[in-house]
Amino acid sequence: MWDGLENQTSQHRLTAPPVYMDDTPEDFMMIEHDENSRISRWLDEEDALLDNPMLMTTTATIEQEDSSFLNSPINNENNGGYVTGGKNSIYGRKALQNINANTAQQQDIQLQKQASAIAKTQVLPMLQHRDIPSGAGTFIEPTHNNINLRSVDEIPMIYRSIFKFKTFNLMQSACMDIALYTQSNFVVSAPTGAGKTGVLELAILRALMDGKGGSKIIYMAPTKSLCSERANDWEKKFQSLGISCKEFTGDTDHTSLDAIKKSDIIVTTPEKWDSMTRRWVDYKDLMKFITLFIMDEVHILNERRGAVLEACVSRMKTMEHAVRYVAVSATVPNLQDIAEWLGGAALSFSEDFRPVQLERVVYGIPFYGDSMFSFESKMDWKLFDMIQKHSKGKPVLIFCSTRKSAQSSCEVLLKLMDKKNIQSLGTSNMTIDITNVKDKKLTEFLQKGIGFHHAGLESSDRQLVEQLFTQRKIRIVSTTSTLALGVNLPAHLVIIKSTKTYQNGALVDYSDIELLQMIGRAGRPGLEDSGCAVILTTPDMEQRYRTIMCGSSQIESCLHGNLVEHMMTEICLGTVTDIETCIKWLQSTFLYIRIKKNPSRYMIDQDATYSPQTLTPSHVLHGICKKNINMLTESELAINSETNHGIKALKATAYGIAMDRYCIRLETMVTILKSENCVSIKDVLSLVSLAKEFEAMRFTVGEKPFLNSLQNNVNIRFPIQGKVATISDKIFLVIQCVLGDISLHTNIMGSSLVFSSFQILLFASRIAKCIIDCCIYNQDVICLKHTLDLYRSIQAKMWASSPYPLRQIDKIGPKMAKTLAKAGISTFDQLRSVDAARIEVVLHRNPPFGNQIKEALGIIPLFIMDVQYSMSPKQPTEVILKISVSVSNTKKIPRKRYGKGFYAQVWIEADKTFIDFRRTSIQNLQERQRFFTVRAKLPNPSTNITCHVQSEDYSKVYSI
Ligand SMILES: Nc1ncnc2c1ncn2[C@@H]1O[C@H](COP(=O)(O)OP(=O)(O)OP(=O)(O)O)[C@@H](O)[C@H]1O
Repeated sequence: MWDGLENQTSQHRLTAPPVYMDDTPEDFMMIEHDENSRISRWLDEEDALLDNPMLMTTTATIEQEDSSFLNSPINNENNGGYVTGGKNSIYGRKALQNINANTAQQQDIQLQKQASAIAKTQVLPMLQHRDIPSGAGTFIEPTHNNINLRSVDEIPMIYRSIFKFKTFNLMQSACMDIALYTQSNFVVSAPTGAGKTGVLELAILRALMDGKGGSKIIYMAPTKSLCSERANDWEKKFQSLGISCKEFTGDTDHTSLDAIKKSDIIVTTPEKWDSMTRRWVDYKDLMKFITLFIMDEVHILNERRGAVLEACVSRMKTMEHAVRYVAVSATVPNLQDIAEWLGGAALSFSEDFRPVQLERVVYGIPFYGDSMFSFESKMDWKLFDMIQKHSKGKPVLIFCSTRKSAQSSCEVLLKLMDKKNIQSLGTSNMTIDITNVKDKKLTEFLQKGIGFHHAGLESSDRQLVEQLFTQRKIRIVSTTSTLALGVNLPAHLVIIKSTKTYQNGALVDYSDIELLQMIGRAGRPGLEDSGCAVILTTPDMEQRYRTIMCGSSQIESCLHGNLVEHMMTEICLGTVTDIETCIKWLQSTFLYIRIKKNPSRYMIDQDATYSPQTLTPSHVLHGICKKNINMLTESELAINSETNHGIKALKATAYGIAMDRYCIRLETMVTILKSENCVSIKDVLSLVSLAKEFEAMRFTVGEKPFLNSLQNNVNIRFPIQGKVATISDKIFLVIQCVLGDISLHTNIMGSSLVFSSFQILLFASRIAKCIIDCCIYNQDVICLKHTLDLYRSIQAKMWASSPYPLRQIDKIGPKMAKTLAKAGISTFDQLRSVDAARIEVVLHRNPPFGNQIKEALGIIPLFIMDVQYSMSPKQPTEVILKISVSVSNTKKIPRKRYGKGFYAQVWIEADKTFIDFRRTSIQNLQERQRFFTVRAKLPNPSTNITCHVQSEDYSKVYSI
């Protein structure tokens, strides 16, 4: 069945004109065909979701590419090389190199004035490099008595404004030589609050002073919030020097991409940078300007997400030009391994360098219940005692796993306060203005000196809680991880109420980094003179958290967990072409450093030939490479093909390219490639639901009964057989709920399934895109058609064949769409043909509502397609199609909405035989008419050819 489109299809029957049409020059080829792969290259890959398979258990980062950024060659010769801030930018000037460090003070003052006026200066002071022992393998463990405090006056005056203090502290002073006077790579570990940012800033100054035309600095931090915090700070600090700093993460507003590509310091996440460097062959021009690469919180190497960091740094290391690598880390025992990986020195600072001493306590509390929620409820009753015991009457932050739990802490605290006759925990002589508080419960709590904070509160309420806590008007704030970053709060005591958290429908332990960030909120320098962190957990986990708290857990690599996927990327990039190059690539990874220390941990399948005594790193490396390459070739994702020189080399197949492009797990690819008979949208949906990407999802309380209750729901098009048992059953039904407008919110589950559904849909759309590429390669037009329908349904969040397509317009909800349909207005064309007043009458709304709807309708593409055809007189089955496509919208269609692009797909079939598929942005079509020519061989001369142009994002927006 060709549901959704078949009934509207008007087919062009080719009763061929006798003339064989000449080829006229193409105006625009909408798509490139990759000769080697036969796969249609999607012209705009802007929205290729390049989130990583290894991130699929985290909420953190679904990143979107923007090819306009990637495609714009930054090294513009006409520009005199890429120099931010124009040709006068202080940063880009070669003149920087030759200036003496002892520039007179007056000259400095003059320079600073000029710099403040956004870099109009020609000359900048320089500091000479010094010969300081800092090579690879150097391990420095400073103690207080061998460090001399260094003054900020040591650096050229123009740069001093970056530092808001006069003297570098002991840790910073100890790092100053290597950071400022050398170009060496290094990694620093120091306790939280020790002032590591200052060390990074010294390294940035070195890069600025050495700056050759257009060099760039990349700062990478593991989370978007850390990136925002850093970018905000550096934007302000460096502005007066004419140095621009911009954030480039999944949250980046696409309108600011131009500014980002011009900025000197780019603040990014591993995932975003990975998506960029996956195509570094294409974007060499940008890459070659990078001179300094900074990694904050590099200890995330230990986590699943660390594999992304490792993969992209190792990839950067394969580039030809020199980049300085600088990293900061929490305390780890094997810092030297990180230094070895980066090819630099390790500087390890003990707890003595903590500016504010921190007491750390872990309580293992016996618990016999069955869920984390009941553990947290039990802990609520322990909070009061913990606060009495550890807070010294000072401010307290309580970290909770859910919003509900954050609120319940306050409720229990209030009960205990009432019982103990305590009026308020706040500062009694300060008044709190609660008149504008939106949340009723919060109002009640604030009056008692306590509050809660989470993303579900109105932002004004959140700000008020932060403000009252900072002013010490309330003493206790119970919060989700929203307050683990960013805001510098004066907490003395931090309590982590439970060590588990809820992510994407799964209950998981806090990662080390999340935990350290929460702990790091206690005793912030300048706000408190001491701190205490308390972790409440179960006895079986007690030791683990003690180890994390005192920084004694070894950092291991996580790359091997997804190595095969990363290897696929390297094969696509051409870095890996055989076992030897694969070994070479692996030797540039942190994984290799750890394999050398701990080979048995990384041997994927223990080879019986080797005992732990005889197992060498080279055996492990060889074993890993062989196994992974075999997996890829056996799955037809890579092949050993002969090069021009007659040498065999590994090459990605079209399937491998699709796997890499959409970051698909190997197991998912194997399932897709093995699937046969995908002949309906239901089949495609089942295939998507089986994806390995969903493996971390779990059933939470109330989900199974809810999903089982849907069996008879008329809006579930494809009920499952029997009871819901597997995660794929859950995915299969949740997607249908979203597309069928079934609420996922219930009293028992709350909104947890609603949140999971966002993630499920993101993964599903990415997997569907991969299936589309595979169908094009296989020329499987039936599966292609149904996958396109499913993909579009997911984008539109409604079935592609829904009778209420108007729901896709802003301001029109499901109810209004039904009301309009009842009044005979159910298609976009019908809505276009009625006037604003009629819309208002039908929907019982007042002006200007009708005009607002008309306005919103303006961005729905209105396609115009023209097809001319000719047939070869000699070969009656050969046809030439000349196709032109444009949109007739007069309103400017935005490039993106809610981070989602607008695209058109053009595809051609002949009696269900695949002929062609292309894709381009709607904006391209709006600029002008685009056309292309297709030559096709038909099964027989009377075959019907159907040309489709359709929106990729909206249902029922097409022309045939
Ligand atoms: N030399 C200094 N003199 C005075 N204050 C300083 C100095 N260096 C840093 N600080 C202040 O100390 C605080 C902590 O610094 P910073 O954020 O760099 O620490 P950190 O080591 O990165 O800690 P975390 O790991 O918790 O982020 C900041 O408020 C910073 O302004």
